[in-house]
Amino acid sequence: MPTENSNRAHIRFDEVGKEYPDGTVAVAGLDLDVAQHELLTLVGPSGSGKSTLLRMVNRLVEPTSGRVLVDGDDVAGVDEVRLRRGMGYVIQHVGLFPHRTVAENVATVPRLLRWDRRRTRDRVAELLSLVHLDPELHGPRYPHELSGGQRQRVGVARALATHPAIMLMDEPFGAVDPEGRRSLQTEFRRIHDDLGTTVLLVTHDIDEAVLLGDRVAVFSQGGNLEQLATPATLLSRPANAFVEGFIGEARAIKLLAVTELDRRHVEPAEAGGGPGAADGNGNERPTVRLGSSLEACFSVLAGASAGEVTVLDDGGAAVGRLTPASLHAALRGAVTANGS
Ligand SMILES: Nc1ncnc2c1ncn2[C@@H]1O[C@H](COP(=O)(O)OP(=O)(O)OP(=O)(O)O)[C@@H](O)[C@H]1O
Repeated sequence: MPTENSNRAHIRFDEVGKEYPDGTVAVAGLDLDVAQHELLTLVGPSGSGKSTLLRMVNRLVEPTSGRVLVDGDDVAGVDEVRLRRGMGYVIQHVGLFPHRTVAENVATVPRLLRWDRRRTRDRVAELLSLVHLDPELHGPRYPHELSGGQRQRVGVARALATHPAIMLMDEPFGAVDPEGRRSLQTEFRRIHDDLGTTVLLVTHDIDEAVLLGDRVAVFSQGGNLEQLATPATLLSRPANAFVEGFIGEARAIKLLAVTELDRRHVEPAEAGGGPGAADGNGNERPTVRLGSSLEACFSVLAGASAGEVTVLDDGGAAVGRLTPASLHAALRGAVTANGS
């Protein structure tokens, strides 16, 4: 089982099923592996069993068939309290304690684990900074003195307090307004990349699923797994009509956000077209880096008066240029990729 400091975990659903006492089948014979450090998003319409699946990992719900394994051990054999302390759990209405300050809320589990005062205080300050809250300013406040988005950040900080190996997140950004949600999503993705936690994140929002997930699992009613794939594969090769319908329109737009610019998309530079080269009006030509999303490239290109931008590698050296035609070719390539 994960211990406090092992921030790597592997989750396996082994023929897992859940039928509630009234006969509702929420999850049906599911086989699914979540790799260490993976951020797997679970997406599907209301009632497709996503929350049930998540709650089987921390034993808020027990499967009626099959097993859930964490690092090879069946969670059914693990003490529930110990199991839950090793996992962060974030839900839509974050459930902060209203009469405790932000700092006290974040310190909840460290206190249960009897960390000493100094270690707890340092960790709380570190976590609040990580989620872009000011420990001095926000730490002493009460939850009702924060915005909805800030409260959600506190929820994420609290769930991360003891370096959990696994984070279970059920619509974690659902209650946040669309603008705040996008910045929370971006920050959470960065936090995940830094911490290496294994994350299962439930959402009904396909945009959130493809933006955040290393892979996306799409479920239909009855808890059937319709497709499990990387975002680019899901968007370019939906497995069936259900997935295609769920992804909806504007597939190409979504693909822009999840496809990175690579060397194949870059046209050779013209003589004198390196970084700092001027366009026809004497302005410096904008640049993008290899590895940027095509969406980011698109916005830079849209603002480039010369109609093209210079592409730089990781070291900042110019490797060529991106034009509307080459961006279009990159997008077309992503749409028609064979999904392998
Ligand atoms: N305690 C319960 N008793 C009976 N049926 C339940 C219970 N909890 C959930 N269900 C049913 O199981 C199915 C799956 O529910 P679940 O909450 O897992 O779906 P979901 O995909 O997370 O939905 P949502 O996006 O609306 O939260 C639904 O039909 C739901 O009504």
